[in-house]
Amino acid sequence: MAEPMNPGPLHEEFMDWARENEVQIDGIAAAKFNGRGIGIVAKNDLKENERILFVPEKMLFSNTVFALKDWRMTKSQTVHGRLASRLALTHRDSNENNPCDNKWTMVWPSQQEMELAMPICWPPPLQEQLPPYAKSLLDKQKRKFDKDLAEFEKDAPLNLRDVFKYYWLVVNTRCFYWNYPNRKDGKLMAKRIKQNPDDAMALAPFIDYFNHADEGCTVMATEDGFTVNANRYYKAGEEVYVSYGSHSNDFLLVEYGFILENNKWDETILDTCLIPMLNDEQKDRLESHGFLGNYTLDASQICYRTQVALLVLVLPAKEWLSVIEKGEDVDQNTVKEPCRDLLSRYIVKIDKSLAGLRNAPGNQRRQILIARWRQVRRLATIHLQKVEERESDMT
Ligand SMILES: C[S@@+](CC[C@H](N)C(=O)[O-])C[C@H]1O[C@@H](n2cnc3c(N)ncnc32)[C@H](O)[C@@H]1O
Repeated sequence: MAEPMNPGPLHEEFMDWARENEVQIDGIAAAKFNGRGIGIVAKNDLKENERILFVPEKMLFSNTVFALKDWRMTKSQTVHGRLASRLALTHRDSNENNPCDNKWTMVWPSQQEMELAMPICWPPPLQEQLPPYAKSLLDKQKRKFDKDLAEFEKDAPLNLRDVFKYYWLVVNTRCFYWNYPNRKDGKLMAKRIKQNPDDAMALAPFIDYFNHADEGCTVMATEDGFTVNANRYYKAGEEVYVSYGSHSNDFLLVEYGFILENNKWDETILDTCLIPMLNDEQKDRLESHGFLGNYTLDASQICYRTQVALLVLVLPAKEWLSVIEKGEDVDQNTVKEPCRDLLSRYIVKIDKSLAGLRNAPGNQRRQILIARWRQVRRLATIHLQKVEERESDMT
């Protein structure tokens, strides 16, 4: 494990500022980690459940902090868009209008770092080389961004487009779930009742330094603010992570610009391979029973939906229906051949994508794409081997 590095004076100034504003930082500090930017390190041994951070509600940057009408924002703008708009309109503004003190904004990644890491900023030919599920997540993200940008530009100078995009990504990668938590008197805030779950977000100083792992500390929101407790014992010098959620690497890549080497939540979607193997009648049959699409593969299993779709390829309609209606397990020997066919086709596609990346531009971005495709290949290979072992067991 590489030693964490001192993050530098800007980060120390930010920590002093946070402490002066009642952010309580106990037994942890910011540190620089190779390949992960800034993260959090245990300064001393930490006990399981020990409180390591508290950020008071007054320090959060959320939708409640400013009045819409004062900030040339429309009601139809999402909370994500509003936070990004407000930051873009006060970009590097040192006066009191700036909702996030400069001591805080100065420690965020630069625009250039963001553009390098986030697929939404990559040139279209590289975006086309994302695995299909990541590509579909990116398309969804682009639609959200375009809508927020259009709202922003109704009343903002056009030359702020890039700045808006940068802050939109800052909000995307650094916000935590904030849903106007229950008040002590048991009443829900009126705002929470009206809120769309996608809009439940706030930026919080210092919590936004935590990097993600598939298991990590949880961030608890109460009406007082955010609290982070250690999820396990940490030895002094270890990186302390939080979990951003049970996310696959496709999701992490598109939403946060990185992938994990070991991710127990990782999975891949087989739709682009499996759906073309079906004829129209088989697709209709699957659709009418709610089984068309979203065929996933993780390290331990091929999901039931996939097995049902493979079964449609080999069983007559009546027998297939009987299995589905009884909710029976799919007999693995029955689907062995189509499963092998599916996985082999998938591996051919993956290898083609990997070959296409050999000459792709942009070293860092190309490396992450290659690493991601290799992970997908590993998932497919694990299952192809299992199918083949099943075959040799039978002979
Ligand atoms: C909430 S911020 C964490 C602080 C951030 N590392 C920084 O330098 O300010 C989220 C961003 O950190 C990076 N990140 C988080 N977890 C990571 C990990 N396990 N590996 C690599 N990068 C990670 C990604 O760039 C992500 O968009």
